[in-house]
Amino acid sequence: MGALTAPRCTSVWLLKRSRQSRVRMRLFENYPIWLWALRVGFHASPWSACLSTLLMMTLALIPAINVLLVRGLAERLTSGDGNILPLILLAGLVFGAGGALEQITYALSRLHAIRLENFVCVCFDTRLARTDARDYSSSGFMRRVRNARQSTVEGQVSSQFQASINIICAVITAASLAFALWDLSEKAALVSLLAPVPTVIAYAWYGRKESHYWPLASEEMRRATYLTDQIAYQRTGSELASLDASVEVARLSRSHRRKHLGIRQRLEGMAVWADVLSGLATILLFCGALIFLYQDSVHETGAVFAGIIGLMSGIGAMAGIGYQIGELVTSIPANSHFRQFINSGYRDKERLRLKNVETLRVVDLSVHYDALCAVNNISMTAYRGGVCALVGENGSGKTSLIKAIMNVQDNADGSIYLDQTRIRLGRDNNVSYPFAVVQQDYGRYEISVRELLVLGQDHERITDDSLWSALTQAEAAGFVENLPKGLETLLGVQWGGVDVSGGQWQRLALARAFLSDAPVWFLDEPTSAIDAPTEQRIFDRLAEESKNHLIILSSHRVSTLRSAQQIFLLREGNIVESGTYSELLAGGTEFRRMFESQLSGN
Ligand SMILES: Nc1ncnc2c1ncn2[C@@H]1O[C@H](COP(=O)(O)OP(=O)(O)OP(=O)(O)O)[C@@H](O)[C@H]1O
Repeated sequence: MGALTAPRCTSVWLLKRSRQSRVRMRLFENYPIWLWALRVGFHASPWSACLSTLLMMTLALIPAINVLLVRGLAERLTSGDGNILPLILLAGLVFGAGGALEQITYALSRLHAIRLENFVCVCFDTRLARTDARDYSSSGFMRRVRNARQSTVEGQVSSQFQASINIICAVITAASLAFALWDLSEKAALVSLLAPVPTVIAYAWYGRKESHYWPLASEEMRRATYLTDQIAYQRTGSELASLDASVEVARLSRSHRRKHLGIRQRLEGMAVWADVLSGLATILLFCGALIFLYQDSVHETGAVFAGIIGLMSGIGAMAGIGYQIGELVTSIPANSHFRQFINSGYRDKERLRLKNVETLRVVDLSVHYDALCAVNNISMTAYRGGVCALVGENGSGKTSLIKAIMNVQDNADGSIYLDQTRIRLGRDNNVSYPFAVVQQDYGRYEISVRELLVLGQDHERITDDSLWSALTQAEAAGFVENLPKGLETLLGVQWGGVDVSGGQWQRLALARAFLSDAPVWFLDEPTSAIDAPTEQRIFDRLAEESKNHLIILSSHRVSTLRSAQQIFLLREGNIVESGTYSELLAGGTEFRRMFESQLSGN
């Protein structure tokens, strides 16, 4: 079996509308970001995007229509043409319907923004769901995730979509107004066409500043939000409150917010200057257009009025262009990070189908964290039929070794053999095999008991009987029976559910392992929060299960090692002793020295 290399992905499969229907969408990697936002906006909800854009473009033509209507009316009135009723009716319709059309357009745009924001969140979740476990150990990857998330949290894609459409509409307004004024005064038409230019120049300058300062500001904001979350979330919040440390955490959060505020204020100051200068230049241009209009059409009073009305409504229609350019520019950094993340390659894993594994052989396995060698060229073999235990002091490399064997450790090198099947470890190898795991820092997911237990399981195989049997093996059936809604009880008080004790959370994590039919189980200190008598019963069951599954566990408690078939003692990433429990208890061993106090206490 050859190692699989992941090609750089330029597209991503996105979940759309239902689980069954998947749509492939290219998220234009090389396009300007505003064009990309438009593409995503039209893809996310074509009908609301098309309808709201069409209405906005219609509104953008109103200043030019005003010029033509007023001029037509004036001409007919001065020439004494009696048939002006159709023009008056049309003018009434345009002036009267304008307000209502604006309201409808606004409502449709809001609806589209909601749909687009939802779509963006689904894209983000879908890409995250395809992330390899190894990527989570990279700080660079986690930074990319946080940056991309900013875009979803702040609805930046929909802001950019809306701003792009508004700017296009402002250009339509300027162009159509110039067209309508052309007959009256060519100079006035040209000058009105130039009206948006100062704003564009000012915000191009502001955009450069924004993209420089944005990463600094958002990093400060994320750190502040992280700290606020610690006092807002139940588990960390209650710990900090009981430590009387919430004030300190709030102070740290406030200091990051202050730095964020400082950067934002500086940016907003620049935006104000951009607004003032471009606003002054725009006023001068419109005044120039009015003067040219007056000079060129001095003998046509109606034409002058038509031009003035057109220019006034043009100013109104283009007044927000500075703000819109600001919105567009502001959202560029967040959306660039988002697009980069969504388009970044993910590794599709080849999943081996293994029913039984008799031996798991580790050959020359190393794990490095930069300069630190956490696991140093270890070779060992674990067998089915008895638990294989890894012991050692804190930091000796047990967790790193287990994660490397699971092939979820990015910086691992070496091979493992599941019977005869070789898996080459390391970044380029995208092979996974079925295993159950209870991690040292297992997740306390605040979902229902049933949802928690079936995470990562083959749902079709799971029945209520199998759930209760797994709960019984993990000594969790008793307390789950007593929960208000049994298996359907929502865990954690955050969403109005029921909180359970630390040991009970761990029993639920263990029940998930007992539910699994995977041939290999990894249990990293699986009973660290469980009381001694219960722990003993669980280990008796694990010893029984080791006949059907190859079990590798790590532990700090000597009482859990008695039933182990093999024990490997690690120190500084090396196996320094191995043997059975009784062999390692022989005098003079490091194992004996390490567990001396526990042994004398027993
Ligand atoms: N993500 C990481 N980045 C840098 N160093 C790490 C990382 N994870 C672990 N280490 C280091 O690798 C070494 C081995 O850590 P590991 O977690 O494997 O030890 P352990 O034996 O499982 O410890 P414990 O008994 O406390 O769980 C330690 O020195 C640790 O500081």
